[in-house]
Amino acid sequence: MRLSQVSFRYRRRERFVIQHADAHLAPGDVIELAGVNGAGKSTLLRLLAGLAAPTKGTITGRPDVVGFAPDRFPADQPFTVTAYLRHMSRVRGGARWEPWAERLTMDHLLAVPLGELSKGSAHKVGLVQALMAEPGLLIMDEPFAGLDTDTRESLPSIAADVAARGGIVIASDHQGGLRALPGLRHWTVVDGHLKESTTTVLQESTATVAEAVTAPETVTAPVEKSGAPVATVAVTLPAADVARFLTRMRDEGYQAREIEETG
Ligand SMILES: Nc1ncnc2c1ncn2[C@@H]1O[C@H](COP(=O)(O)OP(=O)(O)OP(=O)(O)O)[C@@H](O)[C@H]1O
Repeated sequence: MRLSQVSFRYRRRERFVIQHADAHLAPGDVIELAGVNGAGKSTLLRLLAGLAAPTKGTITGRPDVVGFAPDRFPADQPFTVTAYLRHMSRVRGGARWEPWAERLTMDHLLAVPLGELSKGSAHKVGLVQALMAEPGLLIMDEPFAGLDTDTRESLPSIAADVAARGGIVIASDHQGGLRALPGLRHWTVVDGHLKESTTTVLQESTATVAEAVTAPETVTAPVEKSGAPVATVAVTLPAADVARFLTRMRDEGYQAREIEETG
């Protein structure tokens, strides 16, 4: 899936909330999206989901099945949790929601009307409806907000499972809830611009390989943008030097594709 020079504004003559976003998302990617309040995270997620269309630029290669768990799940519908999930299952062609409800420990919520759910419980319902269709693209807006500890702890493994099936997972998150996942990509929206960064750990020379491995890539490598031929080079170096090497390499504008710890 690719974003090419995506810009978005809500109304003509208003400012662009997202500006010139370029990104490539590959099957199996898990992406953490950060940014201050009002930076444009939800807007970017809605663009990725196809719920809003770019004002300029294009989004191509979106997987056929998109699961979207919004930050404010509409809890004012006159259904119980079960009735709602059954309805969504029919909409999704008979998708099985029960295993997800079990995994998110929702038994005690099934008979509760949506309007009576706490924020965290409503969010779980939103997650189940997003997960049930086995999405090729799973988008979660602030999924950790208000969640109970058990569900918080199970969310990274759920994200990892979706990614292991070849799905793309992207979650806006202030709380670093997915940080434990190897290969996690980090996006930030700053002043409407999408940036990919390494973990803060990488800024420190004391970073271990395991820590470095959690942030191996950069979205907008100049070599890709220029359209010039590219080459991939494998480099072997002492594990203790990885973080410093990556920092220097990125400063030069090059892109890390893969990091593997050997021996
Ligand atoms: N429907 C809308 N119409 C007009 N402006 C909007 C709309 N939704 C969001 N905005 C504006 O777009 C900007 C980005 O909002 P967005 O909700 O995408 O940010 P965010 O990073 O998700 O913020 P938060 O963390 O507070 O949810 C904000 O200035 C917001 O006021």
